[in-house]
Amino acid sequence: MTPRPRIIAVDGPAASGKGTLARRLARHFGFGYLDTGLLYRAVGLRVLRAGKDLGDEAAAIAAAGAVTAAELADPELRSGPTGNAASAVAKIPGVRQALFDLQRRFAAHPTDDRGRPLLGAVIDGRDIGTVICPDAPVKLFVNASLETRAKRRHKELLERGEAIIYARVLEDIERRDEQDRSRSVAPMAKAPDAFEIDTTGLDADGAFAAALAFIGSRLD
Ligand SMILES: Nc1ncnc2c1ncn2[C@@H]1O[C@H](COP(=O)(O)OP(=O)(O)OP(=O)(O)O)[C@@H](O)[C@H]1O
Ligand SMILES: Nc1ccn([C@@H]2O[C@H](COP(=O)(O)O)[C@@H](O)[C@H]2O)c(=O)n1
Repeated sequence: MTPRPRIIAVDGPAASGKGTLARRLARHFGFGYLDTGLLYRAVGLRVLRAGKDLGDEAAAIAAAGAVTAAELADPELRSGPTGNAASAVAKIPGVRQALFDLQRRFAAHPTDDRGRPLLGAVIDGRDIGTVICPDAPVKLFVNASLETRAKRRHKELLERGEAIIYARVLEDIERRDEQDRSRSVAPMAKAPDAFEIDTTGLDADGAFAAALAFIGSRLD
């Protein structure tokens, strides 16, 4: 019998460092990695590019049904406006439903970027430990203060060439946090059995060490 894939679920708010940590854990364990935020960003970007309103549920659901793995490499997905668009479409239940199977399939049959099967997966997002993989043996909730997250994201966007002021980034993140926390379907939440890592005073190495110490033998 094929063993069940070993799953590390990583949740947390925007720019908390969960993607940085999740990618490093995936490399360390030789697991597949899925950034589920990119799926919502791809839906938001499709809606924007089609010239539709982000509140147009039918357009957003159709976009979610059409998302392909190939488009997740589009650098525009990482832009500030796309992040805001992602949060707007992520509250539409039909969008979440349309992306659910894809995420569950990856968790059940993780692969590398060439489609070769792997023994485990690291999946990051907002509802991985609570909705997508509630039975994951390892759940992490990565957090950091609002100001720390806004500073990190501001630096990242400036490096991407976006002309944006710090106050605007802070405002966007605060609004996105609130929207993600308060939506009626699959709100961002720390699963009761998740281990919280506050990266406010931790660099990437410190966050990785804290995660490894928690994981211990939980994946054996
Ligand atoms: N522990 C850390 N200390 C300092 N900077 C960090 C740390 N972790 C990540 N960063 C930096 O902060 C920025 C955001 O990190 P990352 O993309 O991992 O966050 P995220 O939670 O995945 O964000 P999002 O959900 O919006 O994609 C990046 O520029 C990254 O290099
Ligand atoms: N599992 C998830 C992942 C993401 N979202 C929504 O997408 C937005 C963008 O996510 P990033 O991780 O790339 O910042 C985010 O603000 C959420 O609205 C989600 O709902 N569920």
